[in-house]
Amino acid sequence: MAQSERMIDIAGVHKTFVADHGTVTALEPVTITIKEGEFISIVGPSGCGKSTLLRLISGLDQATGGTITLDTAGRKRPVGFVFQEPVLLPWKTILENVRFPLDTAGVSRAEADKIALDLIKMVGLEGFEKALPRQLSGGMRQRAAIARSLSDDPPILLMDEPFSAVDLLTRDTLNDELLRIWQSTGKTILLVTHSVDEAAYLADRVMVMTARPGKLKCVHKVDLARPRGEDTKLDPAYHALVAQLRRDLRDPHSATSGEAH
Ligand SMILES: Nc1ncnc2c1ncn2[C@@H]1O[C@H](COP(=O)(O)OP(=O)(O)OP(=O)(O)O)[C@@H](O)[C@H]1O
Repeated sequence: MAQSERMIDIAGVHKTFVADHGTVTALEPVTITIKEGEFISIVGPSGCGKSTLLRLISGLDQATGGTITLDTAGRKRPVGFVFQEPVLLPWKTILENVRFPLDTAGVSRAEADKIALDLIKMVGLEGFEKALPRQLSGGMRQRAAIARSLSDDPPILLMDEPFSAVDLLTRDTLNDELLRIWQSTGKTILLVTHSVDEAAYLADRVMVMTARPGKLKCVHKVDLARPRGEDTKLDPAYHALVAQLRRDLRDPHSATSGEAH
């Protein structure tokens, strides 16, 4: 089947919150189209509306204006969400946690076990099926959360700073594993991160947001060969992009070579 050119179509989407102290513009109108199978990183200063944008795409929140169209016809759950802190049920084993969305969707026990065991293997947690979340490290819990978010096979995966709570070495490993998972599943991924290195290393395109009220400043296409790996980190083009992203974030008015929006 042909890949959708407009898997996620965001047109003039903005969000204002009404709080006790008045209204807060969390996001000024954002327009962007994301293709099926694309890996998009989103960077921007704290409070610029990155999480808000993910929540709007997921349907957890409603936009104040504009439209978000997902080309996921017929999919019961079009979007999986991975949060900064892995959200796992502490009294359930890793297998039960990963299987949980399938259990609630009424999938048979045998089928759910098969899917969950395959995913546990894919995220490198084989042997920990019967462990409880508290018996795993932070990085391992996040792997389990990723497996769970994939268990009912959503075509879109939204990830909100998924690796910010783990040490740098683990983060590098998880980045490589995420790329492997992305390549083998063909998911469309949007990942919010505070790390410009991570953003450039992972993505096909990087969305740069400006400080409050959040706006999409520019989008950089990442022309680095795949599969990515240690060689990528030695590539001058990678370093040039990381430096450009840093400039973009430091100076909201800096000139940029990315596509303007
Ligand atoms: N439920 C809410 N009610 C009121 N204001 C909110 C709510 N959620 C977010 N905001 C405000 O909207 C703005 C954007 O918040 P958001 O969490 O999307 O930013 P962010 O870029 O993800 O930040 P960070 O990088 O610190 O996680 C902030 O000013 C925040 O205070």
